[in-house]
Amino acid sequence: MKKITIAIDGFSSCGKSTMAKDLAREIGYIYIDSGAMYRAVTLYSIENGIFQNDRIDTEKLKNLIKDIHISFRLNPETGRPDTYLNGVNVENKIRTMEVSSCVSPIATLDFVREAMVAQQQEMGKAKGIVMDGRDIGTTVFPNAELKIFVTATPEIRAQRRYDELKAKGEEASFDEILENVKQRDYIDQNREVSPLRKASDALLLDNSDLTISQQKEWLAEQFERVIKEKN
Ligand SMILES: Nc1ncnc2c1ncn2[C@@H]1O[C@H](COP(=O)(O)OP(=O)(O)O)[C@@H](O)[C@H]1O
Ligand SMILES: Nc1ccn([C@@H]2O[C@H](COP(=O)(O)OP(=O)(O)O)[C@@H](O)[C@H]2O)c(=O)n1
Repeated sequence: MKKITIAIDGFSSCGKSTMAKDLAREIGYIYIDSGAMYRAVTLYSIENGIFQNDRIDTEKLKNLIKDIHISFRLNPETGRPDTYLNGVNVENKIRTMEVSSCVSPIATLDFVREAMVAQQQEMGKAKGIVMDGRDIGTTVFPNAELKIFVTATPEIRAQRRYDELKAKGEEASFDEILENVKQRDYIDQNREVSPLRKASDALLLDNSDLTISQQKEWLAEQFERVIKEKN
């Protein structure tokens, strides 16, 4: 059976990675969380004094970007891939509010995007991949056979992220999360390089009123339909 490329884009915290991971596991495809890569570059920037007092030392980051190696390894306990930054597992560290509040400015930088997109395209060159992010269907894999664009209201998305952080036992403020979600959406949609856009051939999914299992079922149906057409 011929494998395809699946691109899942959309607004922050709406459930893209949840549905992408589940589908990939069921159909035996590789799953790549492209947002985790931008988060890892952000963590590196915070830890190495590149992002300080709301300022980014872009020259320093430009010089160091070649030293930032991001990879994914399956976590046997969760059955999902963890993110590694220069060989260290940073899966939990990249999900903090501190990283969330710095990541979108880092993701506007053209040289950062160039480096990430090149790695993402390399990871997907054999197809059989589900990748989620902001520019997967528009820039990374413009020829993906299945493209989905996910959205939900900002309040619902903030609530989902709030519940997730609380469940992990982390301090979280709903208002702070809502503000962060809105701010990232704004920066992501208005940056110059590869802004967040629905690709013209992407299917729109508003999952505000869908459960995790309903959206999973919907995505599986889309995959079945496309794979039948391609084989
Ligand atoms: N349809 C849904 N209903 C309720 N919660 C959801 C739904 N989809 C995802 N979630 C939860 O919302 C949170 C954010 O989902 P995630 O997949 O990380 O979003 P994204 O990748 O778009 O940022 C997670 O805790 C996830 O379990
Ligand atoms: N392909 C991508 C993926 C993420 N990003 C950036 O990285 C940030 C974090 O992505 P993410 O997917 O982890 O965000 P969440 O929706 O999971 O909170 C986004 O807000 C974007 O600024 C991007 O620019 N391009």
